[in-house]
Amino acid sequence: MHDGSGRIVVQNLTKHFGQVGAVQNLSFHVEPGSVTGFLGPNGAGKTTTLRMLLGLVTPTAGWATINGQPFNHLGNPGRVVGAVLEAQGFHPTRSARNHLRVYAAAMGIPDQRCDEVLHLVGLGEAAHRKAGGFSLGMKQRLALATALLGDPQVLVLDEPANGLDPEGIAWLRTFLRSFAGGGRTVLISSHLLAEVEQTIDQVVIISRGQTMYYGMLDDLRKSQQSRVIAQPSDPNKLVGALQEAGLSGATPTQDGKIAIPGVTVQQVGDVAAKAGVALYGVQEERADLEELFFRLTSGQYAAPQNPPQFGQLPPGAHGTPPGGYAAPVQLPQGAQPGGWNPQSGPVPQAPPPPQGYDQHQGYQGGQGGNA
Ligand SMILES: Nc1ncnc2c1ncn2[C@@H]1O[C@H](COP(=O)(O)OP(=O)(O)OP(=O)(O)O)[C@@H](O)[C@H]1O
Repeated sequence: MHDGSGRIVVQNLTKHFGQVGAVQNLSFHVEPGSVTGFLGPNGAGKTTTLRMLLGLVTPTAGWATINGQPFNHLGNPGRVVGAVLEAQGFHPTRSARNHLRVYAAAMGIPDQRCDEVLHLVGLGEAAHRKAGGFSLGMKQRLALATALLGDPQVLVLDEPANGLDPEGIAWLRTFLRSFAGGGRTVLISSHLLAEVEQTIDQVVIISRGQTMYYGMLDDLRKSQQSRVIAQPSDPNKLVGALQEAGLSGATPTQDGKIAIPGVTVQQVGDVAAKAGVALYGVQEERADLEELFFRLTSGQYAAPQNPPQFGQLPPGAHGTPPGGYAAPVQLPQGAQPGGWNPQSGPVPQAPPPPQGYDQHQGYQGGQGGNA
């Protein structure tokens, strides 16, 4: 029925709604044992991609599989994939426990599992309360409980932190990390990097339906070249000494200090000491990850004809581009998610579409029932 891998593969996925190119040639893998963040600003195409992954929208081109199968071929999908696209749709007068019982019955799951998942998401005490009176954060938790009913191997969550307070976000982080730590697969979307930064290992950043970065979050972090800001007694003398030491690129800052890219505090201190220049202050500065995310995805509404290239980053940006950031689809240097070889070109070798798949008519025939 499926290969049991818990792997998500999205390959050249494309969706047009009339003139709107919602998703354009998107490719990425999500491996078990990791949490992948699917990030982009409002309207970037995140939900459309997740809906295609979950068989709710037919792609214009490309395909997506879970466990090696299109969602609609996954026999009893609720036992493979737990998905939350919207934390809505609860019957307002039905208690949390009864809401879950309806789904459990449909999936052939014993009632006892309902209380288990309510405890898992921290709603044990609210089991008897009506869902209509729940806060947004509680609804998120109840939606997650519903997704967990079938003890799935894969979790797909659209904006799961939406509506959660800081404590709720911290709880979600711990929960998802431990879920993935047990060898399961987690794909979560968000329009805020800061919200999921501490939760995710891998990241797919999209803007206007196209990949802007795909790789490990750590690689994105490391790719931002740091600079050292120094306040010397004699700036000219220090800049000269740095040049002599082969450390070029120093520029004055607006407040009378100098900024030296790609060096360590120790290197600057050593050069200054040797040159007899006093340092009244020296510190390393690294571009903020959120700022880089903003730069990668800005222009969504300014609508340039082509996605931004690094050379077009706004002035003042001192971070260097991550190796893989070259839109539309290119892997970051050193990032090899899903066995992709970053040296092999911008788009990974496309495996053949899953059996029974017709690009224009969707999935035809094949085994397994629909959800
Ligand atoms: N059913 C639809 N019909 C027409 N256009 C659609 C439809 N669904 C989505 N779109 C358009 O596709 C684009 C991507 O929308 P999508 O909801 O996937 O983005 P998103 O990244 O999930 O945004 P958000 O963070 O705001 O939820 C948007 O321009 C949206 O207006």
